[in-house]
Parts: sequence; C-alpha cells; structure tokens
Amino acid sequence: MTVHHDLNPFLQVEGLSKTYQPGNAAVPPVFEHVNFDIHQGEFVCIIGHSGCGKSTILNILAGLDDATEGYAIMNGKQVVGPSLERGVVFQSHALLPWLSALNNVEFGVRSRWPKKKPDEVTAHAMHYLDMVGLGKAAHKKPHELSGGMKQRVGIARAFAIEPQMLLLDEPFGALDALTRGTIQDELLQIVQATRQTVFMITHDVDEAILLADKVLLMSHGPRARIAEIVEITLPRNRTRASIHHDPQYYAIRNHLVDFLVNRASPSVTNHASDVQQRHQQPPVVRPGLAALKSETNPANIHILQRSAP
Ligand SMILES: Nc1ncnc2c1ncn2[C@@H]1O[C@H](COP(=O)(O)OP(=O)(O)OP(=O)(O)O)[C@@H](O)[C@H]1O
Repeated sequence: MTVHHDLNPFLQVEGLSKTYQPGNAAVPPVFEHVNFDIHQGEFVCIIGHSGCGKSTILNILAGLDDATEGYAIMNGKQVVGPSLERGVVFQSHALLPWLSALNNVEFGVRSRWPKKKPDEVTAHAMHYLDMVGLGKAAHKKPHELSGGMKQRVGIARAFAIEPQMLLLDEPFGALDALTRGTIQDELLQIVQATRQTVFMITHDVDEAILLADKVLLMSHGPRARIAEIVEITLPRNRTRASIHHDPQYYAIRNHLVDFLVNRASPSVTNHASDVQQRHQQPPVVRPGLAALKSETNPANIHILQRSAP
C-alpha cells in the first residue's frame, strides 16, 4: 500500500453537484457536496446503488458533462471539455467496426502523437495489444472477436494513449464471470506495471477489493454524497487466487456489503451548515487494518490456540 504525503493531489474534486433542472426547486440535485482526491498512480473505485450519479461524476471528470456546482481540477487545471489526457472506457467497447484490432488501437495512438512514424505507431499499439493477450488476434475485425476480446481491445486502446487519467465505466459489466475474472487479472497486471491513475465505476465488491487502493462509497440519491472512503490496505501484490486468504479480505468485504445493504441511505444527522458540507471531506476508514489488529491481539491468539484440534 502506497502512502501518499503530497498535499497537492493529482485530481481534486470539490463541492461537485448535479441538478438536471436547476431552475426547478422541486427537483433536487442527483448528488451534491461531492469531495474527493485522487493521487497520481492511485486506482480508485466508486460503488453505489443504481441511479446515485456515478456515471454522471465520471462524465464530468471526462469533460463530457458539466457540473451544476463545484469543479474538478486535474494536474492544476480545471477539467473543461474532453481531452486525450483522459482516456475513457465504457461498458460497450465502441470500436470502429471496419478497422482491425490493431488499426483501432493505432487510431488512438496517432491521434495522441500525430508526429509518430507509422512503424512506431504499430509497435506502440502492438505492445498494448500484447499486454491484454491479443497479439495473435491483432488483424481480426471486431465482428471476428468475442465480447471479452472486444473489451480487451478497448482497454488496450485506452492504455495505449497513456492518458494522465483513465476513466472506466463498468468496463466488465457485460462480460460473463469467467472472462471477467481473466480480464480483471490482466488489468491488475497492467496497472501494477504502468502505475496508471484510474477512476473506475463497478457494482462488483470483489472487483473493487482486488483492484482498488481506495473505494468511494456513495449514498442513495437524490442528494447523494460520498458517504465514506474505504482504504484497501491489502498488500499491492494481489492476485484473484490468493486474496481470499488474507485476514483483511473478509473484514473489508463485509464492510462494503454492509454499507450497500444497511447504510447507503443518506444520513439525516449531519448538522453542519450548507457551506460547511460543501467542503466536508468524507471520513476515511480502514476496516482491513482493524481485522489485522484483532488477529494479532493476544486474547484472540489464545482463543485460536485453544480451539485448534
Ligand atoms: N439527461 C438526464 N436528464 C435527467 N436526468 C438524468 C439524465 N441523465 C441521468 N439522469 C438521472 O441522474 C441520475 C444519475 O444517473 P447516473 O447514470 O449518473 O447514475 P449511476 O449511479 O451511474 O447509475 P447506474 O449504476 O444505474 O449506471 C439518475 O437518477 C438518472 O435518471
């Protein structure tokens, strides 16, 4: 787990709110007072019930939608409009159907570096296709690829432009469980190799624990908020096969599921003024470390020893 001490986060989201009918007081904002930071190289997941505004937040970070209030500052500049500095992958792969997998990735690479020579563009694109295990399928057209392979091409294309920030909107949502697991492993390896900064929406608690440094938990809308930030304190060398054996795993998993099932309704006990709330950072919790402490607590070790056969 990397501990970040820099005071200037790479991405700073401050007082963000979205109202679809700003002039109509009867229509409350979808979300409000959304504050969080993302540091360079961090992988951040956001989880919350359907309709709380996750995709809207991602689209605002991508520059594809505008906030009603508040702003996002990336690398010292306010996010306004789309940019190749931010790569986006949606649930549907959005490949150009008449181009091969390689040509689809090359298309992104050429847009990002128009002066790159053709053989450099190809080598660069192949490097990322190899990373997602598609080197051999590089010349196939999208209709010749499975759903999982198409999504891999989309991921290769997004990583290949080496954006400052990658925004993933449920990229594996439409895939079967087996394919999803394989691509999660690949993504984990790529992220560990590139230290790419990622903001990802997922509905899958296990996916979030596997991939994220921290998970933003969103309360229900309307007036949804980031209710809590959960630090995933598991060591970074995670694998899908071994993660369940870590004593922290179930504590973190239970914490996330408990939030979604029991605690996602907005709190009515926040007495801070509207202005205070607009700048209030969500509490940060580390349920994994609490589990580790209780494991090393002499009282618990005693119980474990007594109950051993
Ligand atoms: N163009 C629009 N006009 C009016 N309301 C909208 C518009 N787009 C989204 N909304 C509403 O804003 C809310 C948030 O939508 P959003 O897609 O961001 O939620 P989400 O958390 O990503 O949902 P899901 O998990 O189902 O994808 C929803 O209640 C939705 O109906």
